[in-house]
Amino acid sequence: MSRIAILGAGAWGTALALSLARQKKHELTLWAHTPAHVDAMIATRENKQFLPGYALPEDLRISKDLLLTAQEHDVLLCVTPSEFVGDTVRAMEPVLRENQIFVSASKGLENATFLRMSEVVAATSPVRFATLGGPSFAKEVAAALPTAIVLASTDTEAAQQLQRDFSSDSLRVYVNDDVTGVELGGALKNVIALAAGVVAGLELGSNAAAALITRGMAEMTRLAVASGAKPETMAGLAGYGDLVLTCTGSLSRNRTVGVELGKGKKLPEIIAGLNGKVAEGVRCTGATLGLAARLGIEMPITREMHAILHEGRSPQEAIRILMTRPGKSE
Ligand SMILES: NC(=O)C1=CN([C@@H]2O[C@H](COP(=O)(O)OP(=O)(O)OC[C@H]3O[C@@H](n4cnc5c(N)ncnc54)[C@H](OP(=O)(O)O)[C@@H]3O)[C@@H](O)[C@H]2O)C=CC1
Ligand SMILES: O=C(CO)COP(=O)(O)O
Repeated sequence: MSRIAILGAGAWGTALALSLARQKKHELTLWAHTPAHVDAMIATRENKQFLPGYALPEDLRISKDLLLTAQEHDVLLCVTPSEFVGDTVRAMEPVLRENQIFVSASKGLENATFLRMSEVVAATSPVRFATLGGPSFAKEVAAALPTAIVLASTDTEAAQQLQRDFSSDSLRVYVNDDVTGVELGGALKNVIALAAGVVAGLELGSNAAAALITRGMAEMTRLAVASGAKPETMAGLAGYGDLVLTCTGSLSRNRTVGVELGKGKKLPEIIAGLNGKVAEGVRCTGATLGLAARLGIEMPITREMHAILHEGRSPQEAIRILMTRPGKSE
């Protein structure tokens, strides 16, 4: 039995809370940022805003008190969008303890600093750190469909405890010690999923989709390895696994944003249609390019995705530029 706080009641935090609650062995609290969202979940025992259709069990506590929630639990599973992780950790700082385990399930980079979530957390807090990645649509985890994820930590004891805590007959948990690889796999695939959506929205066919995934994998791996990740992590669940899921699965928010861009919709209209739901790749594309520039890594697909999102380039022109680059060795 562990005392686990789930910090963030978006689709993913809620799905993880449901998965943990089904085991009936943990003490669980789900914290949400917006007080009205907490009130609505308590009143309806459902997260109608981000994960409708799944009853929240009575023994899952729901809280708007971040400090008390952080104080009362040994494992802090942070599932806010990555842009809010820094603020959330800093707000909890006065009550954090060295023996608590902080698990980051957010998939992104800090916008201005290009930092991974482990680096953001390390800047303020004394906690033990782990990160959770892999191909895992919230809706499918909520529905207890078979899913495999990976938990990475350099703290072997923490990784093994979390593996026991999270594993169930519908959630298979692998562990490794490559925090950088798991974090970058989750963050970088969002950008390539946007591009896969563009290819689908433009109706460019299966050859183009396969090429995009393969060459996307190549540039993700280049940047991750230059950052210190292991190539085998990128070939595993957090890299290749999550890339395939989000580039092909219609549940992907990033891919959906890309499809709409490919069909000619403008970004502000697409974002407005998300109703507060996050597509991390939209922000992360800039931070990825920034990190790549710092490390001298070429990322042509990410470059073009940034141009489509933030520089007014048409999807058709971006594809033309990618297809007419000078010849390369594979
Ligand atoms: N959806 C999925 O299938 C998966 C998502 N992820 C990752 O999980 C993370 C969260 O995504 P997801 O659950 O989909 O989010 P959603 O898009 O479902 O929900 C958005 C969330 O943002 C929160 N939020 C808004 N403003 C703030 C703020 N200022 N401080 C803290 N939280 C805020 C909302 O909280 P509130 O309701 O209180 O306003 C809400 O929980 C992302 O990094 C995503 O990449 C990872 C794997 C799967
Ligand atoms: O990371 C995810 C599944 O593993 C979710 O992807 P999207 O954010 O694109 O929906």
